[in-house]
Amino acid sequence: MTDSCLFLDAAARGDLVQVSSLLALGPSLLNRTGHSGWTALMLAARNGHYEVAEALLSHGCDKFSVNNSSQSAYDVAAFWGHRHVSDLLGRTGGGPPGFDLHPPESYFGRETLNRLSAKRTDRVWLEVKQSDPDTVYLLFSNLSPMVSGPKEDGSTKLCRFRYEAVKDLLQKLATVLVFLGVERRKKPSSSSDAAELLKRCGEKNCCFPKTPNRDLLRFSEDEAGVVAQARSVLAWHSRYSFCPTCGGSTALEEGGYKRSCLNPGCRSLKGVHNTCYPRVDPVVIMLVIHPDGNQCLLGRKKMFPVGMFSCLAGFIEPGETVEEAVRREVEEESGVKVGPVRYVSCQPWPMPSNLMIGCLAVAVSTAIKVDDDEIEEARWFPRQQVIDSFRGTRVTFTVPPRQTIAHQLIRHWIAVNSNL
Ligand SMILES: NC(=O)C1=CN([C@@H]2O[C@H](COP(=O)(O)OP(=O)(O)OC[C@H]3O[C@@H](n4cnc5c(N)ncnc54)[C@H](OP(=O)(O)O)[C@@H]3O)[C@@H](O)[C@H]2O)C=CC1
Ligand SMILES: [Mg+2]
Ligand SMILES: [Mg+2]
Ligand SMILES: [Mg+2]
Ligand SMILES: [Zn+2]
Repeated sequence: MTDSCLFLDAAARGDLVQVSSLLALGPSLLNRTGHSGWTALMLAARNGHYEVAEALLSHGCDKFSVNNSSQSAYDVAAFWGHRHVSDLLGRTGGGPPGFDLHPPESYFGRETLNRLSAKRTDRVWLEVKQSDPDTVYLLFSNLSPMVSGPKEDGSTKLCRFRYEAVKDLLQKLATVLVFLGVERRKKPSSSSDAAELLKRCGEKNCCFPKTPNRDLLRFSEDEAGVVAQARSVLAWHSRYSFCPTCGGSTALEEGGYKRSCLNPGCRSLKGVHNTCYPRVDPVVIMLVIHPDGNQCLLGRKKMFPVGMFSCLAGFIEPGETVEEAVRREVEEESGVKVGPVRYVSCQPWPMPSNLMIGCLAVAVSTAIKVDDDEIEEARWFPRQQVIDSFRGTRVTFTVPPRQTIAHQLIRHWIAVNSNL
């Protein structure tokens, strides 16, 4: 037998002594492959040899390489039920370097403010707060926040104002004032016609960005959470100025979180109704995995930048569960039938007020037939091609930016493992 065969055989049998001594003589054996592209680590994983796997890892073997069936050592251990070994291999992330398994981050999802919703009905408290010198005001025009920047790295920052700088605006009829909350961590301090608002800010390069889909993705995570909350509430005010039930005028209440009808006979004032409060539209967004576990379904809309593919998504309809919405939207848009659905994480998406509910789903059919109205193209992408795209090596398509839950879902799938 060659050294290579001896080494692979020792790993498969769990012979730690022989594995170690062969490695000491020939370190290059570490990532050697044998039949069907199996490495020593995969063979140890196949038979549940924890100590051998541990030793190979400590020598720095490549735990992300895959055999001819595209299985990593992690996949092999998980498939054969060797939990202790798959846990060992998954501990620093089951995926390739840079794809550590962590809860997907949620841009727009960070709660930096304590909303203090109980205070919304306390008019006296709200009034006192309005003129409090510590109170911070953010200005929006046409649903765009006033920002400074972009800086060299492309990031922008919200412009902050004190009461004195905005008190005349607060008297204007057209101004909508929303109480967002109080800052959890106190920070040092640093609406109407856009041009007039811009004059108020001492900082240079201030503007109200015009393209929400791109410009709203340039904030720090902390500021993005505040923008998501503010923009969705303001979008609701801008679209629902009159009572949806009787068409009458409405009055702002509860710190900008309620619009009550001024018509005393209106049905919206009696019983349970949801027209007075800001709306949130649930949307399912899903990464559909091929039954072979090694490909995912991504689609593109005509409006996407050239070469970009993303997860399929769609609004949940009345009377529908998350799972059913996933199955319906995937079949509508791509013709693919979906079986199991698993929730992963969610993201507020303030364009204007969606809650993106992120899921992984397993396909039970693979033929693609796109709905031309919504999708330009949909394809199965092999896992390796997706990894290459993230790494920027051999890029054949692009994924959406990291601030989107679509990006986070795709990343999550790569990190979990290739076989769900
Ligand atoms: N954060 C992220 O990673 C991503 C976010 N998204 C967001 O998800 C949202 C939904 O995705 P999309 O694929 O467009 O959704 P759908 O597949 O459901 O298709 C959109 C269509 O649904 C209709 N529609 C609009 N609002 C509603 C509603 N409240 N209930 C039912 N149907 C509605 C619209 O019709 P009509 O035009 O006739 O009014 C629109 O043409 C979008 O706002 C998009 O910005 C999407 C992908 C990624
Ligand atoms: Mg759809
Ligand atoms: Mg859609
Ligand atoms: Mg739809
Ligand atoms: Zn009414």
